[in-house]
Amino acid sequence: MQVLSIEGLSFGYTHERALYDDFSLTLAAGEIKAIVGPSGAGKSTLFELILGNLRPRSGTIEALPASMVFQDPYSSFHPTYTVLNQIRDVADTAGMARYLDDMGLDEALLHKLPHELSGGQLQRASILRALLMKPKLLLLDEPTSALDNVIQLDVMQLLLRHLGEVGMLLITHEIDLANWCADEIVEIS
Ligand SMILES: Nc1ncnc2c1ncn2[C@@H]1O[C@H](COP(=O)(O)OP(=O)(O)OP(=O)(O)O)[C@@H](O)[C@H]1O
Repeated sequence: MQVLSIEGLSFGYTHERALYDDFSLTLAAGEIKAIVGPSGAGKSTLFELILGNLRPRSGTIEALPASMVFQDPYSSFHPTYTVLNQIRDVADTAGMARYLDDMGLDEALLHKLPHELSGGQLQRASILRALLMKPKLLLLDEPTSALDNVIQLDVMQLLLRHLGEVGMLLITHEIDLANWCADEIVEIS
């Protein structure tokens, strides 16, 4: 099942500088593709285009429902509401129990405020939130770069266990990580 199809995409914030010129990409459920490229190349912009927050200058983007995991888990949660409340805001938590063990998360943790969790715990909660939204496409914007090395691997393995259900695009600066997990590496220059 194809979850994303981008054909002939052109886009730039200004007319002088095109970030994308006739760019195409497809992604199927069960696939993970890494998006790599220098700072400022347009990697995050691609996600904004896929989410429909920006409109292509030309070309088409067809995406099944997507959810996103950001680099810094503390900035992806509001500091003064419990983690669980913020998951409930956007997702049905009825099926949550079956994920918790796999994520190494105790439900009691979710009743806490974001800053009471470690970076790794909170990033796992943000993955939980993203998965409970039942996406077909998961957009990962450097999901492990704010975490220390040991936890990075944990979080990546956790994500990969859910690959069967969705297709994933992973923005990363770490070429080793891309080589390790991706079916294909897409270079944005
Ligand atoms: N809203 C905006 N308006 C104008 N220009 C923008 C806007 N957002 C980003 N840009 C510019 O577009 C270019 C691409 O930005 P983008 O954030 O997509 O790059 P990136 O590849 O994700 O970079 P990084 O690896 O540093 O996160 C940059 O030159 C940036 O300054």
